Amino acid sequence: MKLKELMDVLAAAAIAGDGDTEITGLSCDSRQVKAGDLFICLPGYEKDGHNYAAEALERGAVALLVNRQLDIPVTQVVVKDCRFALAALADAFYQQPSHGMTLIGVTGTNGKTTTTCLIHQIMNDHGVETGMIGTLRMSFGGVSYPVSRTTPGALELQRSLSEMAQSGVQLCVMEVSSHALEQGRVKGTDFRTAVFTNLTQDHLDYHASLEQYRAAKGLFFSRLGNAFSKDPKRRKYAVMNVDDPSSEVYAKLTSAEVITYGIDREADVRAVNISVSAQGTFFRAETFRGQVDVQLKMVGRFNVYNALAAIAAALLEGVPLESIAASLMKMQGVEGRVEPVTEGQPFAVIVDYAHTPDGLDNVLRTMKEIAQQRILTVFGCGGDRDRSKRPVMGRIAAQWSDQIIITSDNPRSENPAQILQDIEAGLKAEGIPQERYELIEDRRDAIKKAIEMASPGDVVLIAGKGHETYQLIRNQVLDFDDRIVAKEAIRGRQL
Ligand SMILES: CC(=O)N[C@H]1[C@@H](OP(=O)(O)OP(=O)(O)OC[C@H]2O[C@@H](n3ccc(=O)[nH]c3=O)[C@H](O)[C@@H]2O)O[C@H](CO)[C@@H](O)[C@@H]1O[C@H](C)C(=O)N[C@@H](C)C(=O)N[C@H](CCC(=O)O)C(=O)O
Ligand SMILES: Nc1ncnc2c1ncn2[C@@H]1O[C@H](COP(=O)(O)OP(=O)(O)OP(=O)(O)O)[C@@H](O)[C@H]1O
Ligand SMILES: N[C@H](CCC[C@H](N)C(=O)O)C(=O)O
Ligand SMILES: [Mg+2]
Repeated sequence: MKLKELMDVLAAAAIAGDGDTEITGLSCDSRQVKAGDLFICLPGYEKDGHNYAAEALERGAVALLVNRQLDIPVTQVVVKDCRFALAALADAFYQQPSHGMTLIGVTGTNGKTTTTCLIHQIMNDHGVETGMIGTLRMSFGGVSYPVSRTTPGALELQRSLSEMAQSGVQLCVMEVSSHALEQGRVKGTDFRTAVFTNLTQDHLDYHASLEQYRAAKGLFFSRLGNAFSKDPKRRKYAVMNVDDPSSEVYAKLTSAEVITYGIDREADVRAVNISVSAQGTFFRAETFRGQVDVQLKMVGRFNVYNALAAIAAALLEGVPLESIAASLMKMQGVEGRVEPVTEGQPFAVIVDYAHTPDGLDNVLRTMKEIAQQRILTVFGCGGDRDRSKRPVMGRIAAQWSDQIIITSDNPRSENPAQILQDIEAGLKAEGIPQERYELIEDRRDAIKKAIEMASPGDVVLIAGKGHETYQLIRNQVLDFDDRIVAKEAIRGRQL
């Protein structure tokens, strides 16, 4: 494609040089440039892509997209906003893949992965060729691909959607993080349905305040587009958790039709008669398409919310309520989310991905419902992430647990001992006595200790890392899987 044809989508872009330059690819990372690429220079949070222009040209880039003209003899396109240009060009280069399929996005602090997996299962069972993008993986056509982030960058996203479209995917369900919204990773992507799970504290390292975090997620709903179309395929839906106060704010921002779900308040899709046990969770769903009883294998009242969101999104795709219920009932659960570790021991060991105050509160309330005896909690907090959530999570752990072992999550570049102390501050502030908690920096030792302490009927909750198979300590990526470590500890104890 000629550069000037590609630039058709940007009204105010100025080409300095040869507009007939042939562009065969796009890249915004000099380390991945291929011959014939247009290199898009992004001013980032850590680096400035303009500083890598020369390297990109050495690797074969034939033109640059910049926000200030560089003193390099090569064709350059000057724009005001390189991130906007990236999203628009990626969409155009890959021929608007989101327009040719149905796209459902899920945003919120907690429950995105779970809800996404539920929708994926329901749609596939219904015979719709469905792709998925999220924290766990990207998958389509029966193949899974590893991912490095919850929501890919604009370029990777449009490329992936284009591959999906070519392989016959009809619907894609994906997680949309607040970082992605803020950075325009999904800008211009044509979503049919935007699902909101909940908004509670997280990522206050990245967003300046909870208000700004709320606003970032609001972008998903304000950008959703117009609900009013004679063509049912072009209508837009915002599926909102009516029990979360942010829904009211988002409902005002969107021109999509709002479909509500919830437990405590009147809703289009509402759960009644909820009962939670160690074996699963029962509820009756009352919906705008009738009622149905659902027995989930997944444990926890919060999973009722995830299931309701999935029911609403699937009903909007025309899936019959009975089929939705059948799919939900056969779901074994999502890896690393309230996942039991069983090695024949007389106490429960649960691995869960709770890494926010609200996530931890929810999973611990669930543990309270299923524990016959004590709750022993092992958890930590990630480094280079929201520091203000650490003491709050300490307090929440103490509220519900009999015994706590504070340990490392992914310390990243931070001093692990300091993170443990930040969590401990929350316990000290509550006057929690020393006998109820200890600090064990090494996560393996911490898990081992909790399992050695457990008695019949107890629950050991290992929170924060869920499905992760690594631990990030300083600049090292170490093999680490809570489920494997827990199994080893149980076997060690039985010997
Ligand atoms: C804060 C943040 O989200 N940063 C992301 C962002 O970085 P950035 O745009 O600031 O990039 P940068 O590193 O400053 O570099 C600027 C530009 O120079 C380029 N560059 C850089 C170095 C080089 O040698 N050559 C080169 O061309 C880069 O490719 C980039 O285009 O774009 C990069 C690539 O496009 C991402 O890798 C990076 O994610 C970082 C690693 C990250 O940790 N992000 C997390 C916080 C994140 O996004 N998390 C959410 C989930 C949150 C949730 O739980 O809800 C997610 O969606 O995964
Ligand atoms: N609807 C919910 N409300 C509150 N907590 C939840 C909910 N669903 C899941 N959780 C808790 O949050 C944890 C993470 O769930 P999940 O992976 O589905 O969320 P996520 O939003 O995808 O997280 P991430 O932002 O890391 O991608 C779970 O392990 C559970 O402890
Ligand atoms: N998507 C979340 C995941 C956190 C998982 C936790 N194990 C950690 O490393 O902090 C984040 O990047 O903040
Ligand atoms: Mg996720």
